[in-house]
Amino acid sequence: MSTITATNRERSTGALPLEAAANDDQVLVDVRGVRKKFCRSLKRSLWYGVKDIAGELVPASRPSASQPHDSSRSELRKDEFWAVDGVSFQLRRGECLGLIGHNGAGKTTLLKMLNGLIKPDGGQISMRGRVGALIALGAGFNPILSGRENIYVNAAVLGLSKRETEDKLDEIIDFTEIEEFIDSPVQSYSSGMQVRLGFAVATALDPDVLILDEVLAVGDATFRAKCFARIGKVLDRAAVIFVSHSESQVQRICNRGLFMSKGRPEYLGDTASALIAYRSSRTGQADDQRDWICGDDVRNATSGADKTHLKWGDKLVFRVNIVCDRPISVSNLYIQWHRQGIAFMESHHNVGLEAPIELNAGPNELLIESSPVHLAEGKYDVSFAAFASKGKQTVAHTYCAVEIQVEGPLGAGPAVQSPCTITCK
Ligand SMILES: Nc1ncnc2c1ncn2[C@@H]1O[C@H](COP(=O)(O)OP(=O)(O)OP(=O)(O)O)[C@@H](O)[C@H]1O
Repeated sequence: MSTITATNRERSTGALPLEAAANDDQVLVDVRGVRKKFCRSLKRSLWYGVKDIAGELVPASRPSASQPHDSSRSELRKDEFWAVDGVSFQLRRGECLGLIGHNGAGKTTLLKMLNGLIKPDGGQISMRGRVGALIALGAGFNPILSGRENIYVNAAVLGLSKRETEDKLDEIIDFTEIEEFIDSPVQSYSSGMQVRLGFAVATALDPDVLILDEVLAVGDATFRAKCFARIGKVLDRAAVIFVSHSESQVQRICNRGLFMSKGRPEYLGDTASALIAYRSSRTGQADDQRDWICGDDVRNATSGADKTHLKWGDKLVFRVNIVCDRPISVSNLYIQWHRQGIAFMESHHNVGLEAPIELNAGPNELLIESSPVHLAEGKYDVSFAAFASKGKQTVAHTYCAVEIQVEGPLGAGPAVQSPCTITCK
């Protein structure tokens, strides 16, 4: 386990109590009272930097108690502010933490500390095992080296031998789908290509901890769907920390949420509640639409092979968990089928024709069954949405949540569109 320790004493968050001591093997990330300060003035920041380094190198130049100015002090000097202030959490194997917050909340700074790119000014970080990270576009790549060379360099940094890297090389290049450019310098790659390479490398090298910062915002819908499937696989053996401004993405893959505001951890708990806290803070008051989607279990409910593989004429059955903060009547349900990012078939449950679905305050489980699916053979991504107030209010929405393999009698080819109804049990 690697440990990044700040120079000052550990500090509890105050807002959120520390979890139980991390002596269990499954804890891969243990973060305790981590803080990081920055300076708004570049000139001053350089001056503070020189003073701090001098203070560390030459004990005699360390300020005395009457001149308290070492960088790890909890007091802020002129123009300094806490970019991250007292964050604590633990992550176990199989857990995915969604890090949410407004611009400048300190999410990226926290990830950079977790990845060892910058040193905390307070608190302690312990990471167990291999850390795969995709924090900024192009970060970790040498722009003048080719994609292939960068794969070798990254793998070596993560401790893989040349042989191990060669074993994974084809899989990584296949995943990127940019084989024809793999020997071109990375500086000539588009942002989408850089994300493809970065994501493929970070996830293919068997990380124990995977750190992803806002990366899935770049890249097309088909690639995003592929990334989600890959994250699902990584989660079987790793802990994932995922930063995104997309609530549906966070909802889709995270089972825990940390809402940060101005560097402070405002809420740590289940994803749904963290998103509610985030939403409420955005409007400055409780969101009157916050009985929208709160949690979904589509990924888990369809992980069985019988459900992710459909034969021609099979029904799609899946389970959605929606947590509401008050009772609500769902008026419309949609299942949308996508192929290569294009939505082409929708299934409806329309309350105009059928009874509304009454959801209670708290967790609700819907078992949704489509009519028989008549689609050509191929892979499809399925999205789900539930609306109230005749479609005016979104209760639940999850984009490309499940990948379904349809074994059709027609072979690969254009999909056969057929109207489809949903029944809810
Ligand atoms: N190297 C730096 N020097 C000074 N200030 C910095 C530095 N890096 C980040 N900051 C500041 O720290 C604060 C937190 O930045 P950070 O990038 O962590 O926020 P974020 O939550 O990731 O934001 P976003 O959602 O916009 O990506 C911001 O006010 C930012 O301006």
